[in-house]
Parts: sequence; C-alpha cells; structure tokens
Amino acid sequence: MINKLITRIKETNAPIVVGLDPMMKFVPEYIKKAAFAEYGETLEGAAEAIWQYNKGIVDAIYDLVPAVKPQVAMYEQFGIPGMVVFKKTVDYCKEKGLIVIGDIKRGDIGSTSEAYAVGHLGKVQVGSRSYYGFDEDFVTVNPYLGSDGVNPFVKICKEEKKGIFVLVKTSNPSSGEFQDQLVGGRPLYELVGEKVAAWGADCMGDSYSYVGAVVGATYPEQGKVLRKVMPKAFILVPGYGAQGGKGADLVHFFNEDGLGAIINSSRGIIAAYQQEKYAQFGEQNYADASRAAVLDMREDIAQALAAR
Ligand SMILES: O=C(O)c1cc(=O)[nH]c(=O)n1[C@@H]1O[C@H](COP(=O)(O)O)[C@@H](O)[C@H]1O
Repeated sequence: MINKLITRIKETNAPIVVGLDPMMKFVPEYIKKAAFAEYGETLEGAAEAIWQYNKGIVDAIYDLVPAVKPQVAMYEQFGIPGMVVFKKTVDYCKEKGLIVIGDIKRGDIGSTSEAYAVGHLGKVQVGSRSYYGFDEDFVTVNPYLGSDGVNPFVKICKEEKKGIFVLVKTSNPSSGEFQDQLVGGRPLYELVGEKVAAWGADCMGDSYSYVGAVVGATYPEQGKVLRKVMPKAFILVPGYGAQGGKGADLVHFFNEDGLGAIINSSRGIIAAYQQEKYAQFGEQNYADASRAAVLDMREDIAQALAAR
C-alpha cells in the first residue's frame, strides 16, 4: 500500500491527505434539514447528515488527491449510526480509488492491540470464516505502550500489505509536555523516531517503509531532525491550515527525492466554504469550495518545494 500511496502522490502531484473530520457545525443547513426530515433530530439524522456532507466532498476531490483520513472520533460521537457512517465513508472512498488512512490513534497491551489491528486492518476469524471489519489501508498508532503495543499492527500490515503511521511528535500545543522531555540528553520524540525506523526496517516497500510516522507541521524544526532520524519512514504531517502550518513549514519533512511526506488538512478543506477566502461559493457549493482549497494547498506546497 505504501507503493500505491507513492504512485498516487506522483500521479496527482499532490502530497495531500484530505481529513474527513465532519462536525455538525460544518454541515450545510440544507443537508441537515433533509437528514432531519427523514430521520428526525436523532443520532441517525446526524449520521445521515455527515454522510451526505462527506459524500459531497469526496465526489469533489477524489481525482485531485491520493488519500483521505477519516478521524474516527468525529463518527464515534454519534454512537452506532456514526460508526456505520465511518465504515460507509471508508468503503466509498476506496471505491473512488482513494487510499484510506483511518485516524484511530490506537495502541494497548499486545493482545488488545492485536484486536484493534484485526478490526481496522485485518480480518477477524469467525468459526471457519474470516471477515474484514473496517478495512482501512493505513491507521494511526499511539506508541506509548512500547513495542508490544505496536508489533501486532506491524504483523498485520505485513500480512495484508497495509501500513501504519506512528505518533512521534504531535502538532498540538501541549505535545512537548511529554514528547520533548529529555531522556539521556535527547528529546523523547527523537527516541520514538529511532524506534519507528527500527520497527520499519524490515517493512520496506520499493523505496519507503510501510511503518510511517506522524509529525506535526507546527513543529518544523523538529521535523527537520526527525526526517534524518527516520529517512525511510513516510511522514504524515497534520497541522497545516486550521492549526497554523504553512507551505514553507513543510519543506524539511520531504526528502531530496521530493517524497517522504504527506500533508493533512481537515477543517481547512472540508469547511473551506466557511472561510472568507472561499465564501463566494456559498453553502450550496460547499464541495466546490473544498475543491478550490485543495487546489490552493497543492499550489502552496509545490511553490514551497520549488523554492527550497
Ligand atoms: O494523527 C493525526 O492525524 C494527528 C496528529 C497530530 O499530531 N495532530 C493532528 O491534528 N492530527 C489529526 O489531524 C487532523 C487535523 O485537523 P485540522 O486541524 O482540522 O486540519 C485531526 O483529525 C487530528 O486528529
């Protein structure tokens, strides 16, 4: 799957992931009205609204980008109907040819991590049969529990030819509280970066490992160091747009080959119509506004890379 991701990045010229993080405040009124008319102001109604909203965005952007990243929390908040829409979104995006990164940030003791990995990447055994659960192509993994919490994901990636992105240095303001703590004189995120390189060493695709890392666009200096610590890891870079990351912050996340990073934007794309810059599209054309925002992001990244 890492090879496919790289091929699609080259074909689209867009090292971009559109984050499908639907929130009710982003869903246009006309979509909510129709969903509530059918299902009432219920969890089912909310789930239908985010499904229709997602579908509009995916239809508008699927030819421009290689991948999407549905964030499971945004679906989980609507209970079972929300999780049904998470799965519908995963399947629909894959039908459209998109690579799906399930943003689940899981990680636990080994046996529990194995169940997470089975549910999201692999197949579960039921008697003599086996079934895919959510069947994403990649998932995000929290490494706080150490190797035995990560290894079950790696094992299933090997079997299924899928991949993971391990949290190394996150984009949020408090990320330094633990991640920047010095351990033997070096920040913890660097040690985690070294572990990512080690976990990924025998998980190579043609040029990159399918054990990747997450490093926030909001920490470009740390990104520069981590790029060197784990040269074969693909880096998923969130924090562009809504969290303040800009094109110029991203250049050090890429290798000399122009590859090695894929930049996520969620609110900046899916709620573009609510920004002044794209307000002319109006609510009815929210999906066209998302398309315009992807094109602008692609240009911003290309310019930054050309200027480095
Ligand atoms: O793993 C992630 O994707 C992630 C890691 C991180 O360090 N920071 C971060 O923002 N994310 C996710 O990336 C998305 C960012 O959303 P926007 O800020 O709206 O672009 C959200 O789904 C976050 O959960």
